[in-house]
Amino acid sequence: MTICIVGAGAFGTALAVTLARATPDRIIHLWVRDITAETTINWTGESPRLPGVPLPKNVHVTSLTTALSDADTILLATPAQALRPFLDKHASLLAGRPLVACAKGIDLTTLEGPSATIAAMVPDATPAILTGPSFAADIARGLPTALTLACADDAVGAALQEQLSTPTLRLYRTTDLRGAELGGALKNVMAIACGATIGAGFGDSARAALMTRGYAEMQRMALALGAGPETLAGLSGFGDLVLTCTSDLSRNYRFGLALGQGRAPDSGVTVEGVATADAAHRLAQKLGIDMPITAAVAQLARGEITPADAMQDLLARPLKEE
Ligand SMILES: NC(=O)C1=CN([C@@H]2O[C@H](COP(=O)(O)OP(=O)(O)OC[C@H]3O[C@@H](n4cnc5c(N)ncnc54)[C@H](OP(=O)(O)O)[C@@H]3O)[C@@H](O)[C@H]2O)C=CC1
Ligand SMILES: O=C(CO)COP(=O)(O)O
Repeated sequence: MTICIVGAGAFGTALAVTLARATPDRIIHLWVRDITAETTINWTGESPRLPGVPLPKNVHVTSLTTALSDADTILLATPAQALRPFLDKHASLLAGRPLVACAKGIDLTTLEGPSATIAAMVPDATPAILTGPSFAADIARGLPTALTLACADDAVGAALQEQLSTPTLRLYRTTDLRGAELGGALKNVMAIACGATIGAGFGDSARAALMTRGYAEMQRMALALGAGPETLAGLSGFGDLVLTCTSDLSRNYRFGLALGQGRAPDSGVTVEGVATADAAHRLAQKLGIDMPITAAVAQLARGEITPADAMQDLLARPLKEE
């Protein structure tokens, strides 16, 4: 079984490292989009997006498209908004195989998640999702981690679960693609809200309220889109919400923290929740779903309101049943 990981960012590199360590006699292909990136990583022996993590010898960094066409399984570890352009460009090389999306987000143009994007762009591939609570640095350090592998075809899902689990990375399986990907996408929006709350000095009680009411929003949207009710309670939803809303290691949380503190956020890092807040807000309006925290984060990220305004608006909403 040949595995190719697309994108030598933090997550793609961490996955390559853990898979390569687990199977030292097998080459793991790490695909980058240009020769400059290939040369840089091969020269330094590490990805600039995951500094300090030397690549094992059996990670093969390449920009050759034969790595895509020859792979049995392809993991797509680009940011969510880059997934559709990548598939559009390379669809003919990717047909007929499991395509495992690792991105957490909703496409701004189509308002679809990664699994529907794969189905639309490469119709005869088998879409799967790898998601859940895990920082790339933790995976790369070999710290214990548990993720969700979602695939509508349970036999393919079981094979992927075997293939992608390592001694430190334990995969659980579900057939609920929609629920798994929505949990991963929407928790980033809530992490921005929580970061802003802590940054603005509103306190841990306010964060707990946002996490809980944010979870209610996540469930509302996931159920409206056909997800199973139990999926959001698992690693891909609740698990990742807890991690991302409480850790300084999260880029989404740190983005919110900066906004809350009145600082400019770091512009050089991937913050999926910004685009996803916008996409989820528009999707909620289209479907008639009440998602006030998501709406507030969309406005906050666009600089239209302050964290204090956002909190005031949330507190002033009509009282209701839980
Ligand atoms: N980092 C983490 O801890 C985790 C991240 N994820 C998810 O994984 C996804 C990727 O995140 P992460 O790895 O951290 O992001 P990074 O910003 O670290 O890396 C993104 C990578 O994608 C590459 N890329 C961008 N566009 C394309 C394209 N069109 N074709 C090929 N490659 C492309 C970039 O290449 P270039 O350098 O050339 O721009 C870069 O190497 C996100 O959706 C994130 O939410 C999930 C779990 C954990
Ligand atoms: O998805 C993640 C943890 O599960 C990584 O979170 P950030 O993208 O916010 O860093």
